[in-house]
Amino acid sequence: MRHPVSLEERVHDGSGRIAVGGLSKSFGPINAVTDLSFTVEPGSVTGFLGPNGSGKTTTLRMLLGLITPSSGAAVINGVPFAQLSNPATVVGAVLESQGFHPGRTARNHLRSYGAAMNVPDERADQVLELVGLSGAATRRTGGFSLGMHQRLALATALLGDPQVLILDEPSNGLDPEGIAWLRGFLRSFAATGRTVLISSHLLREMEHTVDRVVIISRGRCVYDGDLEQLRSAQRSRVLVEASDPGKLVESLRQAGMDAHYLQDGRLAVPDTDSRTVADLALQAGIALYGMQDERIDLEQLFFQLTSGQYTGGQYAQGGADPRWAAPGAGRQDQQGGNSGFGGGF
Ligand SMILES: Nc1ncnc2c1ncn2[C@@H]1O[C@H](COP(=O)(O)OP(=O)(O)OP(=O)(O)O)[C@@H](O)[C@H]1O
Repeated sequence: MRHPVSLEERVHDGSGRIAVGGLSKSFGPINAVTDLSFTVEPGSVTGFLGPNGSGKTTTLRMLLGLITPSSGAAVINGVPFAQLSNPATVVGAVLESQGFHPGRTARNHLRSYGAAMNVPDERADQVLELVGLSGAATRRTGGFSLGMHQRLALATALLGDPQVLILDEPSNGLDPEGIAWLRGFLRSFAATGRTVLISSHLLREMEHTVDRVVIISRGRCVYDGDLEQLRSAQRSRVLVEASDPGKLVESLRQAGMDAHYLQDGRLAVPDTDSRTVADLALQAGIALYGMQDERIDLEQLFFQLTSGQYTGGQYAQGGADPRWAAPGAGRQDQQGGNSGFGGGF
């Protein structure tokens, strides 16, 4: 489903909605982002996911007016970032690790940024508390850990009490406790009806934080929808070696199940478990020499969608079973554009 940025969406709507329509950006011969369309709704945490180099930062930079799109548009509250009348109160952003003056304390850093936005000095202490850095208010940032830098960057983004939060790989440098804290923070931020867009190359790290995901691969959207829907696409199958595979296929089909041959002569039976297959084989008088349950999880699905190969099972490695190995799964979908789930099952 495509979401071109229509004229109506360009009206300054105040909703905190992000809309990206037909967005493309080339750097010379490199197509970093191609015809990308998606929306990010208020009240939810949306994960913007893709492998390194897939175009996430380029997209966020276009959204924040830092680079100009080659074509298409990205709007927040219905207008391009540059046209927001008071951008700091609408959007807070953290892009990659930003530098801080090492000799300045956390509080003074925030006060100087706040002054530029006409934010009162007290706001510095409020945001320090929000990100759990109150105890480090008077410490110089030069002695901060990477995780503390991340928290201070987030505090800076929160100075204007923005409606929309855009974070590029915010969990880099955070320890597990920091990641859990960030998760809680972002979920409660979104629960107040505000918008969160958060990029990552790791679905696993994001899966308990986000409600919706936009997955990109080589600059194109390969999935845009609910995480739950993506989860429901997780598949399982049984690999079985039978004395009479042809007869087993027949029995399975009579029971309403599908089966196909692997190159080594085994059968792959999707969406079932080994017990069901064993019972059927027994009824049909077919001896079984081996069985293996396989399950493709969310991470493997993500890998597959982003043009990786499913490597969870040895038989997928060599492309022996095209429905699972599906090296072009992401690519096929890329050609079709943003079409919801397009995995290669
Ligand atoms: N200023 C630039 N000049 C030339 N090429 C660029 C520039 N910025 C990005 N690219 C290229 O565009 C592609 C997308 O890069 P981008 O940084 O947007 O990806 P990403 O998904 O954010 O990756 P990462 O997680 O590694 O930052 C890459 O091939 C990158 O080398």
